[in-house]
Amino acid sequence: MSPKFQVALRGDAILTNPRFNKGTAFTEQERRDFGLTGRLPYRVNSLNEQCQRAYDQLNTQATDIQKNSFLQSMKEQNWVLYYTLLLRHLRELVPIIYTPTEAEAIAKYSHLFRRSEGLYLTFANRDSMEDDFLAITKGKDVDLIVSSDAEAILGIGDQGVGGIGISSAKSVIYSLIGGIDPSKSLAVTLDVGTDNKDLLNDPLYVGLPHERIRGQQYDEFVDKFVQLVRKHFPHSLLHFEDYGVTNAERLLERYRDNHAVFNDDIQGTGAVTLACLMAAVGVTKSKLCDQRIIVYGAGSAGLGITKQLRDATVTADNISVEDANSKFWLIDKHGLIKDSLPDVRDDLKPFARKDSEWSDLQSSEVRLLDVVKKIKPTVLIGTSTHAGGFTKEVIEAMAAECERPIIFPLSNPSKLVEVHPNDANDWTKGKALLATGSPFPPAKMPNGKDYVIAECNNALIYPGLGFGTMISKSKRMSDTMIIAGARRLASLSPALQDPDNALLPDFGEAPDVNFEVAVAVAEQAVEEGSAGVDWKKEEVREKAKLKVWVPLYGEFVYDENGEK
Ligand SMILES: NC(=O)c1ccc[n+]([C@@H]2O[C@H](COP(=O)([O-])OP(=O)(O)OC[C@H]3O[C@@H](n4cnc5c(N)ncnc54)[C@H](O)[C@@H]3O)[C@@H](O)[C@H]2O)c1
Ligand SMILES: O=C(O)C[C@H](O)C(=O)O
Ligand SMILES: [Mn+2]
Repeated sequence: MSPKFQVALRGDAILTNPRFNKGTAFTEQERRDFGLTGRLPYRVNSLNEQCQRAYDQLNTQATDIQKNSFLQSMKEQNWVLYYTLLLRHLRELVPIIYTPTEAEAIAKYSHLFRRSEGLYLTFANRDSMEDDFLAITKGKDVDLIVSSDAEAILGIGDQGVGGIGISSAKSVIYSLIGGIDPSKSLAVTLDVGTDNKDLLNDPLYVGLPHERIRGQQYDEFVDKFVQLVRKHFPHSLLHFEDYGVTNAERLLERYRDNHAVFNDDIQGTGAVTLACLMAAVGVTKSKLCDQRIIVYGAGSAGLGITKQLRDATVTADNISVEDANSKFWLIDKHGLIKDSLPDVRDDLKPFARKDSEWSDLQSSEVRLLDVVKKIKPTVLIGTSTHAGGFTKEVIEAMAAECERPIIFPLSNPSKLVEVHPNDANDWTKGKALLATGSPFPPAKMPNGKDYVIAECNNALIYPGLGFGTMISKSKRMSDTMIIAGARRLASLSPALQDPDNALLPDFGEAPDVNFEVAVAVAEQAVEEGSAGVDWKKEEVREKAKLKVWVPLYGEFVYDENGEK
């Protein structure tokens, strides 16, 4: 049975509203009631027919970026059709609307621009921030706000106002995969200028043409935004995406005790990587505390992963934090993070290695290959944006000392991957347990079988973490809620059935997988007392089912007091 809605929009107003527009699927009765008879061609189409037509049209687009633009305009026209089409072709179309193609769309934002979307909060207009915020949100029931200041978009750096594209794409994924009603989410860009010279020199650049605002002025601007969110939508989830490394962790720590805030690059990436590693150590029949882990690229994602793996090791294997810290070797642009390295960020210091361990080396900078040779890692994770950083020499050196090397080159988009999974597979003679951040085709094992490359992208978990937090009306997303989500994801790993299978479920199953994650998160929230709902743990699954948004045409009745 389709849901019934009282709607207060007529004529062009309903046809141009993507939430209510059904295009040729408006019934004869609705056409009469909403003043559409002369505004639509005669035949009434089913959603199936509309999907078929839209898919045919999509396939006339020659390139992925053209497909991305086509789908963007479809989203502006008709949400039910847009989301249904995406769901029916999930594996094929997620890479078009998300990583990797969205990276290109963001980089070309000012040139591809057709229509505004979401909320642009610009530093130059800071005095009218509350009015600008309310102009878009007033009267709306906003449960989710996805924000980006675009300083570190995927691996492509500062993209200024184009950052609205990542906030939008992440919001779409929340609805597509996480079951969140798109009318209850808001994509926001905080345009504080850009240090990207190409954008500043581009006469068509549509963002604030000013270098990035930093320091106290930046903090005040972000704080003004966060306080508006807290004031007007105290129960919402506030998602931070692709903030720069000097701000991401700081902002998360500043706000996470007072509001349900979530940093995807730190926490989402940490959680999905933890799940993937749990699956891998299941295959190698070892424990988390048995691993020697190199994290290459000690930025937001690298440190988020390190802390998540460290915390899980402490809990799962009952060892001290110091012991768990000693399992990690972090490498950044100037080599291994060690005590004598100048300007090491405070948050990296607990993981800095002792200089005395490396005194036998000539150079003061300790490179990846040196570390691999000396420590004989079992796990190699890439979050560096350094394409090809895991060279043949590095991978072979690792494989020489490790029966099943666990190698996760996670940098996005695809072209920035630290090692192509085919190469990692070949250079380890099919022994490596692999996962990447963007989708890749399967590699060939020496026995001729396909080895499916797990997509270790935070999108496999963040929609569930968010949905679980939202439906349980939790005032914060605790570390224990995140670990519960990661454990549930790990328990769904196909490699548990057969070690030659992928480490994580296929992205095509992402909606079901994220539902399971959400249930685990909400159960944990109920159990630990973080939840704002009065549910019993056993009821969570049934309650959660009722909250999932699915793209369906409702039955509309005109009512001047109805929704608009
Ligand atoms: N798979 C996922 O779900 C996922 C999630 C988040 C981020 N990522 C990817 O991880 C990468 C990093 O993202 P981030 O948000 O942490 O960015 P970031 O800018 O915070 O971190 C990148 C770090 O890598 C370091 N680096 C750069 N070149 C290096 C080199 N040659 N050797 C070693 N270190 C080097 C930088 O100094 C920086 O500290 C991006 O490509 C991003 O797309 C993937
Ligand atoms: O956006 C993605 O694809 C994952 C991640 O958040 C990233 O920044 O790369
Ligand atoms: Mn990101």
